[in-house]
Amino acid sequence: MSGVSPARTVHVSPGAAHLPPEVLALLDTWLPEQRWYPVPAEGVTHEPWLTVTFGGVADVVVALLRLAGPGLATGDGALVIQVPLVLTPTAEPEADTADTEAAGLIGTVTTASGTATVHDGGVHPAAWHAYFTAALPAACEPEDCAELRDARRISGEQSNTSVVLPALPHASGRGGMLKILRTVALGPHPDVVIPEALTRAGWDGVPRFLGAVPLPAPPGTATGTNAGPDVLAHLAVLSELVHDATDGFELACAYAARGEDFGERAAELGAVVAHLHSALRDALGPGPTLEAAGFMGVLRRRAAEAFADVPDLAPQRAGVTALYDAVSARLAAAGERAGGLVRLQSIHGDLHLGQALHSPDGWKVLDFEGEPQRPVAERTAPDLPLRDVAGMLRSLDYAGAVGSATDPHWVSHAQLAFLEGYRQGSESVGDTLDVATAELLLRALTVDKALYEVVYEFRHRPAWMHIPLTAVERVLAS
Ligand SMILES: Nc1ncnc2c1ncn2[C@@H]1O[C@H](COP(=O)(O)OP(=O)(O)O)[C@@H](O)[C@H]1O
Ligand SMILES: O=P(O)(O)O[C@H]1O[C@H](CO)[C@@H](O[C@H]2O[C@H](CO)[C@@H](O)[C@H](O)[C@H]2O)[C@H](O)[C@H]1O
Repeated sequence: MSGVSPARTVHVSPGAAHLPPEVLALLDTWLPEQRWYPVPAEGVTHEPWLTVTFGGVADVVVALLRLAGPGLATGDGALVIQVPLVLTPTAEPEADTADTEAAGLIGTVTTASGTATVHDGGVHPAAWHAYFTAALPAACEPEDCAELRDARRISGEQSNTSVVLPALPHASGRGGMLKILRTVALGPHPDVVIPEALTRAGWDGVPRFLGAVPLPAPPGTATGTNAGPDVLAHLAVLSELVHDATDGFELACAYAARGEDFGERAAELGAVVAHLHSALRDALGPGPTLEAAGFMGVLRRRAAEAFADVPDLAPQRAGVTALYDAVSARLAAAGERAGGLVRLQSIHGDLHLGQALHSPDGWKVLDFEGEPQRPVAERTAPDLPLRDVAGMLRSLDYAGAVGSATDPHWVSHAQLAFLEGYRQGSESVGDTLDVATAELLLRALTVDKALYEVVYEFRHRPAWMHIPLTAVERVLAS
């Protein structure tokens, strides 16, 4: 794209600037119904924190709202959601119908300055255009924009809002994926920092990073973050579209449903995850040495939270405590023997089959924001690569259950093949754990992940809660 305008500027104002109270009132009822809304809505209120607009774009306004309510952090630690809106002046209020709802109509408001329709920017081309032209220099305006041809939002169980831009040109071809981050955290966003670092290092196991939309600090504030000069956070990320790709979870479920062995695909994926871990270590450097007491403290705290949230977990409490006690003792002994344990490093953090795309160029790994239900500081902290291994083992179990595999060995075979692929693809870095300690830790991390999943299913898909619940029981019994 030569001879085009520079990337669009992003402006930020404090509070609810540009947003009349009538619009905020509409959002109060609409937001809790959205799939990406991050917490149970009961008792939660939405406090305008910042408002974002884009240079030269009159109708797109992005509300950044802090969630306030029982059990939620406040101040700089507050959970912030990003709500892009398209406000269009109109003569007549638009009727709410199934069609208008599908087109993203949130409602119509009448204020002192007139009547306007309020559309969800997540499904609106005017907002998509504003975002991608803030990430990349653009060639055209939304009305005649060739880059927007055939653009569509991905539907489904997403924590964020992703938009396919099949016609977007870039250095190595055509097609982009715009991801509007629904939860905005202060500081550099891992879904920007990690793909950017891996792309810069030339690793091709991630979709190539094309650009990002930063949130500038409001005038007169110090950023206090490392996201770059005057950048408070990230709002969106643009990457290359992986063509002819199949979602890894759908692929594995289809294999399970057909009773077809997934071993070869799982082994390839295991090798890619091993290469991902070396690429992350090379690109971002090694982290500190594992500190066993702190590490196990986090596992125990997460388990306590899961038990508090989901009463059905109560019978597993003693087993989880016993397993974690065994791991603590083992880590203490291993640390004494080896004079220190393994080094932590940057990892994926929420790895499952749905975060891997199978394409003609092999597996591509997506979505580096970590577990959406975890505090940001925890999600981005250096961690054990085994956590990602545990995530994939759990996901293969889900695929067997959702794909109704009739072969009782379908899951264990795929899991063993994944582990073997991972082992073969791993580079020795000198400071590895002994096999028995690594196996015990992997069991603990698998339980930790399954407990997270029980809470996730309890909140979002209660009909699937039995999948991780059974897994907790099974791993503890093994
Ligand atoms: N670069 C890409 N090329 C093709 N498809 C992609 C790309 N990035 C994401 N996807 C698809 O979009 C879905 C959602 O992306 P993801 O980053 O996992 O979002 P979320 O955080 O909302 O789950 C993925 O499961 C995948 O199917
Ligand atoms: O992809 P996200 O970052 O939104 O991750 C969240 O949602 C996932 C489900 O969409 C959830 O994954 C769980 O269900 C998957 C099947 O749908 C399964 O393959 C995973 O193993 C299981 O963890 C993920 O935990 C959650 O963070």
